[in-house]
Amino acid sequence: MDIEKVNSMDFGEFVDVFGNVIERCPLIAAAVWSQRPFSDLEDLKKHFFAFIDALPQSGQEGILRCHPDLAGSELRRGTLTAESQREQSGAGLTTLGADERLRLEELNARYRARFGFPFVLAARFSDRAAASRELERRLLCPSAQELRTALGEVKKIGSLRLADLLRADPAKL
Ligand SMILES: NC(=O)N[C@H]1NC(=O)NC1=O
Repeated sequence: MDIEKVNSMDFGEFVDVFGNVIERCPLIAAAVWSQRPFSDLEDLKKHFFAFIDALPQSGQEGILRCHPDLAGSELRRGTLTAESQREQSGAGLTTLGADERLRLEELNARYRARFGFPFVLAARFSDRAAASRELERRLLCPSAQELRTALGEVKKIGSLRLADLLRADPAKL
């Protein structure tokens, strides 16, 4: 898909296509549509991220809370979004042994209790062992720093999803 195609989309089509660039936050795609035309993919990505950056902290935490846990109950129930399912599956999180799953569940619960939002990590840049290690490391970080780190991961996930949609090299996004 090229940028002319993106710019020609009506509101409904744009939200259908880009509504899950930020997990379960179609409102962001709805707001970005108003900023068209976009000069290129980089410009499109900047609008998604600028929306996130402009939110008050409550809105930024709300975005994080729209993310399902890694290897959590939604994965077991089969209610993940298609994108999240692919990402978690690619990182090996859909085939954890019982011990690994329980360990991750316990760490996820501790993280949520400490920060008030779920642990978010771009699973496609990780694997099951690295995800647990990173969770343990980030559990010890100060809250303000952790919010920034988590939003950075949301942006990495969004960049990869945009790259998929536009079949672009993620390094250029
Ligand atoms: N909690 C969390 O990080 N969830 C996600 N990460 C990712 O790559 N896809 C997700 O759904």
